[in-house]
Amino acid sequence: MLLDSQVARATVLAGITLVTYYAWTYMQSPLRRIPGPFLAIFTDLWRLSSWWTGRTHLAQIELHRKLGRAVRLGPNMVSLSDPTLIPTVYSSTKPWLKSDMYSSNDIVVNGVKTSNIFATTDHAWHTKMVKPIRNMGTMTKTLANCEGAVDETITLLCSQMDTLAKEGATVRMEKWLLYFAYDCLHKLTFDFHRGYLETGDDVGSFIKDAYGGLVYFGLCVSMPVLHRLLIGNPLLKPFLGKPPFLGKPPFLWAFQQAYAAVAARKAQHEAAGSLPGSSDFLDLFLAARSTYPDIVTGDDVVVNYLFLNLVAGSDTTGTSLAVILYYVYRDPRILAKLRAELVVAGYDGSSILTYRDGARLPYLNAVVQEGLRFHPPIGLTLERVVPSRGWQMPDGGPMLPKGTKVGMNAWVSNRDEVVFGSEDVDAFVPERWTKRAEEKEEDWSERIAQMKNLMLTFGHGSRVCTGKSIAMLELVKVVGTFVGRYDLEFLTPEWRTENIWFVFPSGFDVRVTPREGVRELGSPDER
Ligand code: HEM
Repeated sequence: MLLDSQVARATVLAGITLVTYYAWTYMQSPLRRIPGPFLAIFTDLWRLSSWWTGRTHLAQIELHRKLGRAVRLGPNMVSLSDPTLIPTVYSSTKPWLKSDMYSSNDIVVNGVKTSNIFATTDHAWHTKMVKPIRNMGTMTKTLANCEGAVDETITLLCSQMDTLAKEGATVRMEKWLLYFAYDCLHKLTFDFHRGYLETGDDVGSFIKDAYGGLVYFGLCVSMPVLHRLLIGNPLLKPFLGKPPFLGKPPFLWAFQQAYAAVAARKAQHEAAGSLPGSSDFLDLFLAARSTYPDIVTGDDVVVNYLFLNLVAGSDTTGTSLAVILYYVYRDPRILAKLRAELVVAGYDGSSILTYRDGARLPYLNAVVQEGLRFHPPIGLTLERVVPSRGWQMPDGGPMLPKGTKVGMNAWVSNRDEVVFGSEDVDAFVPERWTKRAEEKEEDWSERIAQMKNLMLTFGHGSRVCTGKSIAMLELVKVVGTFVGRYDLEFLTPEWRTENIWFVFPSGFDVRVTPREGVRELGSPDER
C-alpha cells in the first residue's frame, strides 16, 4: 500500500516536472511565434512519424501552403520555403555550417569514426579537403574518355533494352536506370562496369546495402538523437559491425570497395612501372597526391573521395533519369515535341546523342531541368545552423539565435510560384524553361539563370554538389538517346514513390519497342 502511494506520488511529480519543463521551454523559445505541428514544439517526433510514412516531402509542401513561408518542424528547427533565401542559408561566402543531422553519415570502420566531405560539419576541414575535387566537372575535361565511358554504358543499356524488346518482357524501368547509373559511375571511377547492366541484377547486393544505409541516414536525419543512441553511441562502439548485433555499419560496403580498388590499382601501377594518369577518377585522385601533397596525404583521403562517388552519384542520377523519362513518356504532347526537336537537329536514334549536340537543344534541356525541379532526388530538409551573429528572419519574423537549425526541402522551394512561374508548379511543364513568345532573348536568359540559381536540387553555395556536371552529362545523353530510340507502353496506371532520404520511384513497368527505322547501336550503318 505504502509502495503504491509512493509510486503514484513519484509518477505525478514526474508528470508535473515534464509539463513544467515543456511549458517553460515553449515560453522561452524564440521559435514560439513560428507556426508548426503541435508535436514539433516539443520533440522531433513529428518529423520521425512523417518520415515513417515515406511522404515527408508531400507533407512539408502541404504544411508550408497552409502555414506560410516559415514552419517549425522541431523544438529547434525551422523549415523555410522561400527560394530567395537560398543564397543566405546556403551561402558560398559566409557559409552556415551543416547541422548534426549529417553526422549519421559518418562511417564507423573497425570501430573508428571517419567523416567525409559531404557529411562534415567542420568548415575548415571541408574547405581544405574539397579543393582537389571541387571542380569535378573541370577535372572531367582531363578525363579524355569521360563521354566515352558514358557512351559505353549507354550501349550496354540499349543492348539490354533491345533484347528485352525482342522478348516482349515487362521492363522495370526504374531498376534498369539505377543499374545504368551505378555501372556508369563505376566505369567513370574505376574504368570497369561492375556488371549491373550485363546481369540485370544487383551484383554483390551493393544497391541493397546502399538502400539500407540510406534508411538509417533518413531515420537519423529525422531525429538526430537516434544516431547518438545507436551507431553513434560510444558504448556500442566495440560491437559495431559484428553481426548479429547491429549487422554491417551503413555504407561500409562503399569503403571496402574503395580500399580494395586503391590497393589493386597501386599494385597494377607498381607492376607496370607506371604513374597514375587520367584514365578514371581513381587515377585522378591518386595523381592528386602529387598535385596536392598537403591535402591528399595518403590512401585514406583517396578512399574518402572514392567513397562519395560510390554513395552520392548513382541513386541520385538513376532517380532523375527515371523521373524525366517517366514524365516525358506519360505525356504524348511532350514526347512528340521532344522528338520533333531531335529530328530537326538531325538525330534519328541510331547512334548515341553526343553531349555537344544534346546541350544545344532547348527542349531537351527543358525536360531535364523540369525533371530536376519537379522531383528532386533528395526529399528531406538540407539543414544548416544559424551562425553566431544570429539571423533576423524576413517579413517581421523573429530573430533566430545562434544554433537554431534552419533549412529547406528542395521539394518545397522548387515549387515556389514567384520564382518558378505561373505555369502550374505542381505539374511537369518543361515550357517554364523555354522562351515565351513575347519574351526578349535577354529576359529569357535572365529568367532561366534565376531559376537555375534558386533551384535547390543540387544544393547551393559552398556545399553544392561536386558531381553536377557529370550528372548533367548523363541525363542529357541518356534522355535524348532513349527518346530517339524507343517507344514505351505503360503497364501500370501510375507509379509510387517512397521518401527515405532519396525519393525513390517504383512501378515504372513498361514494354519497350525500338522505333521504326532505328538501327541497333554499333551496327555498321551507325552514323
Ligand atoms: C541528379 C544527380 C545528383 C543530384 C540531384 C545531387 C544532389 C546533391 C545535393 C543536393 C548535394 C548537397 C547536399 C547538402 O547540401 O547537404 C550534393 C552533394 C554532393 N554530391 Fe551530388 N547529386 C547528384 C549527382 C552526383 C554525382 C554524379 C556525384 C559524383 C560523381 C555527386 C557527388 C556529390 C558530392 C561529393 C557531394 C558533397 C559536396 C560537398 O559537401 O562539398 N553527386 N549532391
